Amino acid sequence: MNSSYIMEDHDNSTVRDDIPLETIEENDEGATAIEDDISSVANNVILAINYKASCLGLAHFDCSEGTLYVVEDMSANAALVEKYHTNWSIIETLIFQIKPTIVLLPARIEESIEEILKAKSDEGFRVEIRPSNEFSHTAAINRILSLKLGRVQDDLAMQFVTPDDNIDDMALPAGARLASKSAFLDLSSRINLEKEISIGCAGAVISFSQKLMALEDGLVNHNDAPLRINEIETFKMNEIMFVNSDTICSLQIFEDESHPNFHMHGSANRHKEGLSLFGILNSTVTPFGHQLLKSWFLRPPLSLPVITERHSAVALFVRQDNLHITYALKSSLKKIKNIPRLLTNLNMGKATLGDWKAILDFAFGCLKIRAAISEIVDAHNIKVVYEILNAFDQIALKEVCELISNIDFDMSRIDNRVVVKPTVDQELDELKRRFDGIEDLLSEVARRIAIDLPKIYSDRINAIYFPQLGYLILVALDEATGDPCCIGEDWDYQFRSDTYAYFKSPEVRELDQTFGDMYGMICDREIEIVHALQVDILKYSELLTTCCKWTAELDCLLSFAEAAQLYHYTRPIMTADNIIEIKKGRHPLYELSVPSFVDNDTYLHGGNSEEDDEILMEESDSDEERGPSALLLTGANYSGKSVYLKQVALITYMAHIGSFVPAEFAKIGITDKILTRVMTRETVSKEQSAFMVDLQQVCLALQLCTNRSLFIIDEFGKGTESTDGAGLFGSLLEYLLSPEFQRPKVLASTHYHELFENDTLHELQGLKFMHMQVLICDDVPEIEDKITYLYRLLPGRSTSSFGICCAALNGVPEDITARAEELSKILAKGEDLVTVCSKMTDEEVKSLEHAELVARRFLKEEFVVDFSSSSQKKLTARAKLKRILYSN
Ligand SMILES: Nc1ncnc2c1ncn2[C@@H]1O[C@H](COP(=O)(O)OP(=O)(O)OP(=O)(O)O)[C@@H](O)[C@H]1O
Repeated sequence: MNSSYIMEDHDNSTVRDDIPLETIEENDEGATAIEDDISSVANNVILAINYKASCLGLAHFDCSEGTLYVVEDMSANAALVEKYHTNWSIIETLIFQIKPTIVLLPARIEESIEEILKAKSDEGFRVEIRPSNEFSHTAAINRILSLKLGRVQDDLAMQFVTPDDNIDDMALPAGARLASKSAFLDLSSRINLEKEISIGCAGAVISFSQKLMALEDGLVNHNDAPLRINEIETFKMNEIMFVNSDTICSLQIFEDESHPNFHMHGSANRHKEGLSLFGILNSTVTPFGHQLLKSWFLRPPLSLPVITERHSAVALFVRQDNLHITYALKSSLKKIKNIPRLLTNLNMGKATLGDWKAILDFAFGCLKIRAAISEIVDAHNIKVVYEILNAFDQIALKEVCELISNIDFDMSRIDNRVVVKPTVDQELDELKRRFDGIEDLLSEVARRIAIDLPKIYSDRINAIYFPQLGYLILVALDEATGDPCCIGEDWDYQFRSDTYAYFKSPEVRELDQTFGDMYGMICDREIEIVHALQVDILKYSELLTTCCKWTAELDCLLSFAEAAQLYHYTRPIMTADNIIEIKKGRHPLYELSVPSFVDNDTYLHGGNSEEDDEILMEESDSDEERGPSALLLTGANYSGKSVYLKQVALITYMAHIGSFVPAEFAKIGITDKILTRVMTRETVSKEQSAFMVDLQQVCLALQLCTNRSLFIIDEFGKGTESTDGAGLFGSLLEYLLSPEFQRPKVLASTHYHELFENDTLHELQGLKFMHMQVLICDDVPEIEDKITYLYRLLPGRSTSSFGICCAALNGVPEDITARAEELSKILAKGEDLVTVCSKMTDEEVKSLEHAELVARRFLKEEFVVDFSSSSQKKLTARAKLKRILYSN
């Protein structure tokens, strides 16, 4: 006789499904292999834009990140806004830098803005027109105050609130947390809450994201939806370097320049990033690290302390005596998951077993990171180290680990639900103890029932337990009749399977009453425990979010350190001087793709603005002492001009994002914009010619250029007649170097050698000619062997582009290159190509003379045609013609 309780057999529906289930697998490193799939709301980046009275306001929120960014209104410099307004470059650039998925506009916005944005919506976002009152100040302030801002804890918040801040006078919504109030005051110290249009935009973003959340959660009242905004940050446009899509594209910063997708992260997507700057500098392992690094790339800071801080951290991590710690940190970072998403799941009671494991791994990873960081040598004053040591509260993190360790992950995987470990809860332990003894109890019940039955039935009867159904007698069915082989008195039939019938007997009813649905009780108790655990863990939300933020920053810095080590980069010196000084600079991408890369130096000194002069408090050097503000490169085709221009821009850019640079030495002055006229962008979707696009790029650059900008001009003017092109290029250089203009740093290349023939450009102050060295050998039979590229930048200018050699090198047929040489020589002699080309060759002259002779003979000949005459006569006419044509 067997007695059992059926656990293996039970239908999943009998298990309580209040706790969502997920099986998790351990990967090699013990980290959970849970997909970091971000739910649909988290996939959104919401950007609100408003434009009133020549003033542009913006706020944006990346739903997967938790930080609401308020961009300070662009009204301080009305002229600048006007400039931006003319071509909407600012909005375009912000859209490029922020990568929104939804753009909110108030219903009352200028139609032109709406139209421009709608026309651009193929760039991965949709435009939503919202009621204008969603952009109102009052509504926005209330919305901000109702946020659960986590940056400042309530008790700490008191320190932020000065006695003069009469918070109570503010129309605060009931329940506004003190932390929110202090964050609000903090915000008001940074931007003018009364006036800023951006605040209204922030309100619109909060309201809209709440609606999205409500939709996702199926809530009717969107005010009930939880908000994921836990921090507000402000930034000013003049605090970040201007890099637009042209720059990103020409410098190959992202492989997919137009849409570097913020939401793709993790190693699975890394292979998609081919040879691009991001591709080689990014070795982040955490989702937020990946995202943060992209934002560092898209919004390079201009603050000297922020940049040098990053450089100092990278320098620390590449130190030989810290390398073992750097590796340990990297390995611990692999356990760091998307904590805000996990916490949201927890908050909404949707946490899966995988989520619990991920939070445990996270807390454990943070403890390991803190331990490793504390061993780092010479880490004084390194912000990320300081913040990690301070913010990663070991006791609290251990507490989180201990709390989550109450979950029995092995059993949970087997049982397909969240199971709590023994000794965590007495009541649960008691229930489980009794439940474990059930087998003996059931055997005893079955044995007692069988006593009253004929012996042949005794081993065909059993007692079992079904979760939710309770205790049952099970009787084997007779194979012949299909009926239960016996039924006791007072037994109530319940149901049957193919082989058994199930009954309730008085004995099992008694068990039902005494022990109840034990499995259900165990599950209920475990749900209660897990719920309490959830509440306990959520108390650490702020800690975990802060840890996540710093781990992301650490991830980015370690990524830079890894690249610096791998590619032998050096630390740039950042300076307030407006210079770019590079020794033995290399192009970070080309140096990886050519067998031997030739390094080159650079020295550029942009003009000083009045402000600079005041800051420097000294007489600025004269232009001549200062060095050139513009380098003009000439040289053969294929000699490395473009690579050099981009290399200087990339080194400047890399220094600003906080990376080390490919050079032996680099001193980089803060550069507010990198503007480029390098690549002619695709014009398929625009009704514009390639030349028009080039002109627009130059126009925009001229509008935006300041003395602090770097402007790269690669062969401007080549899209039109060469004389016009040369003229345009020459006058552009003159304009950029004119005393009225503030002297941006300019690097230009050209093939318009004729521009220098009468030394006009030589006279320009601040312009220096450079050329790319090539060796020319005329005594070789093959054109392609004539030229050897040395890729060395030398002062002075080149007089030829050696385009024909380059054509031959690239496989253009000899007939064409030979003729090209002839034509080129004619042109070089200053002869008129049309006249020269109209001269006939000897052969042509001969053939023409012959034709003339034939014509004359023909005219002299008498042809009398008599149709009645014999065929003999016709033959004679034919013979005459033959003679005319063929005799000499
Ligand atoms: N410093 C360098 N060291 C080694 N190889 C280089 C270097 N610079 C350029 N090259 C090689 O030369 C090739 C051509 O360079 P680049 O496109 O810069 O020439 P260019 O002078 O701008 O040509 P064009 O005038 O025809 O546009 C590159 O693709 C690269 O392979």
